[in-house]
Amino acid sequence: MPTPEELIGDTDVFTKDIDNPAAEELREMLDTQDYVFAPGMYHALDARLAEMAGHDAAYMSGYSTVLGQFGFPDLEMVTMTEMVENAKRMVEATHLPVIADCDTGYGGIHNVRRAVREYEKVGVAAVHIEDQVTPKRCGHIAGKQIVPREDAQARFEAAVDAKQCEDTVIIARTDAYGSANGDWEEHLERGRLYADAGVDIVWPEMPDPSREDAVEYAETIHETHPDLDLAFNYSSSFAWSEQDDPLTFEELGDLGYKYQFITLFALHSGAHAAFEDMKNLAENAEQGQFDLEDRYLDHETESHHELSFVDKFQDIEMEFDPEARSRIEGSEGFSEDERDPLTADAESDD
Ligand SMILES: O=CC(=O)O
Repeated sequence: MPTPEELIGDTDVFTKDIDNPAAEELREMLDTQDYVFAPGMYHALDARLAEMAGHDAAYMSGYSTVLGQFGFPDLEMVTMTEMVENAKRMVEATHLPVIADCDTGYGGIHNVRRAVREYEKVGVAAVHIEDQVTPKRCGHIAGKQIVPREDAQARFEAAVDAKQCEDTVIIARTDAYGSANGDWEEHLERGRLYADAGVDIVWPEMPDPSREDAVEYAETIHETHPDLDLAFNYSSSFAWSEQDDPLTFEELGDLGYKYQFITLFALHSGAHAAFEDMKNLAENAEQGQFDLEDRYLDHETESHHELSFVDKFQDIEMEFDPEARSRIEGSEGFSEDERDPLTADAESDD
């Protein structure tokens, strides 16, 4: 009987060469566009809505996921498996490349490597990993701390080496500036170090919406690493609209921030809308539903049946189940003949 060593030989059995078409698409966009933008979100339907609305990509934000799916703060209380499961649902719901939050990689070197591979297996195009200690915290919650440089370097080298597809994009985030044990110089030095470790994009997390910092970081790091792509967190922790002269996406793209995102965009959009509508419903009974309908009837999001592609599922049912057609045609409800939204005349032609 062969020994385990003979069976495995030089190959790492846990690694397979896999294709990552979403990563290929993301790379193509990064190469050809001034910048790639993705709204932050936490669930499958939002990923589909982002695609309908014409976005480049969908960003599975960690904070959005832990708050939206679990009601937690962003303190690394959600496991790698739970994060990957959420990413899988988003990837399956859209054609857009999904960029996913991989926090600190969830432990030591082996955990980081496994996390990269698990995300790749569900079709995620890119992951971002940060240099905070585990458990991490949102970059804008006081008390964050970074691991020593050598540990961070090892984390990123291991992540790059673990990839099962060359195309998978690794984004290294440094939290040095604004942490309990880092500063601006460390922020820059770590960006250089992580670029040298082979990551594709460096994300310098900023403690505030300062234009000066964004400009200075990009200009300084490009002196030593002129072709390095940067990521910019147009963070939901800041009130951009209250700035006198807020940074623009275009300006950031010109500075080399090729991947830009708003962490909790969909969460704030949804939370605001849902709260206002629920309050109206609580105060005004059925009028709350009438008011909501005023907004969504005749809108792209009108029909939950259309958003969930019921007609396609009914087609499949009719292909494989000989009884399905007569059952569907002989009953009430959304059918292939009544593809129009909820407001359409319910009578079918035949
Ligand atoms: O790190 C970013 C986020 O959690 O949204």
